[in-house]
Amino acid sequence: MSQAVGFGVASPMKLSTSASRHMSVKFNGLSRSFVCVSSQSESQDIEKSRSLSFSPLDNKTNAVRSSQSFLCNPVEKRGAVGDRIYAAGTVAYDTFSGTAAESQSNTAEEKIGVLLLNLGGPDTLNDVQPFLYNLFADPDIIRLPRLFRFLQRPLAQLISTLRAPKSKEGYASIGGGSPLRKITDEQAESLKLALEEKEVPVNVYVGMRYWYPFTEEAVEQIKKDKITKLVVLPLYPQFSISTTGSSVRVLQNMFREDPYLSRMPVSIIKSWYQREGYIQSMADLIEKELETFTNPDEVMIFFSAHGVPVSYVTDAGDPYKDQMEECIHLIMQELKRRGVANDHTLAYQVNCKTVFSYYSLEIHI
Ligand SMILES: C=CC1=C(C)c2cc3[nH]c(cc4nc(cc5[nH]c(cc1n2)c(C)c5CCC(=O)O)C(CCC(=O)O)=C4C)c(C)c3C=C
Ligand SMILES: [Fe+2]
Repeated sequence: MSQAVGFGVASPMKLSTSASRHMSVKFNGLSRSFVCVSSQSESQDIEKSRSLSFSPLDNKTNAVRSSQSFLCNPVEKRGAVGDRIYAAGTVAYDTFSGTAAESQSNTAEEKIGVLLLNLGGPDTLNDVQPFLYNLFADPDIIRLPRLFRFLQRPLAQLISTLRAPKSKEGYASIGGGSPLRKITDEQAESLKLALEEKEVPVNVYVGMRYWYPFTEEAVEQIKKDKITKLVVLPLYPQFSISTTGSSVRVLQNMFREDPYLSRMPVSIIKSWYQREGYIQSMADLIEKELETFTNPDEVMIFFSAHGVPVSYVTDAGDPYKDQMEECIHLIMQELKRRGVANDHTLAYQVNCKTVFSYYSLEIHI
């Protein structure tokens, strides 16, 4: 059976992990129940002439080691569920300058840092327009042809001003600001404790791309703390140019220019949507949510993903769409293994539809 069901969940309250909720939708006069699962991912710099990209030096671990050119191979190999990306002590490090042999990793006192990357969000309604300005001023979000690059900031000013009222409405409806900072801080604390329990003491930092605490602030703190090795963990399960790609470009620029940072061994975890723990926890969430329905078997599972411009995928090879669909396949496979055989569907949310052509609805019923 194949149907097109049209509703998007364009709430700004997307969490790095994911969230689920119920809804009932009338379709063709029939009322259907849904479990709505929001996943989050990202995109990457589309501009082919630019040198941002990743070289998956270690496909098995899926950790990206930085290289001088920082080239990204968008079509990465993916491990099966259950593959270990890395275990404590086996992280593959390199430096942004490519001089790992001389790096400070040989110092007697090793200090490991973990840098969590996220998008950031406005803390108050007054922050909405400047937050949107930062977002639209990012060439990984709005990509202008080289000749029109000088228009990036004026355009960001214009779009952020036009978009702010609608955006404010959304943030007002979830309490007057983004919950992302609080959630990310809690994740940082939990990660620190979990690693301490495994006798891997680390400092955990949070670096946001478009709002406080900015990635630049986190990097300054990393320097002050004299960290000797760094693991970069983007809190986006799937890789995209506009999310992990953009944040890593910021890091690349900072690290390249700084004598201390350019020699620091760094390991970047490019994506983790296929990790066993993630798939299991998504399946746990869905199972738990299904149990709250009177007739769980009749419920459709609705996956809602962020949209990315079509050109990111078709021209720049953004792996986001493929990774998202593989991720959902793995979650459904896990649910089936547990005896849950519900129908499911996937839709991509559309942000600022007038600016880009986005992947929109994709229905698999
Ligand atoms: C216009 C271009 C945008 C692209 C491309 C885009 C990709 C993208 N975004 C996320 C995750 C999040 N985006 C969030 C907010 C947000 N994103 C855009 C625009 C694009 N996103 C806007 C204009 C906004 C602001 C809210 C709004 O006005 O709709 C958030 C929420 C942050 C928060 O406040 O908590 C997240 C999360 C992904 C994963 C992605 C590409 C895959
Ligand atoms: Fe977004």
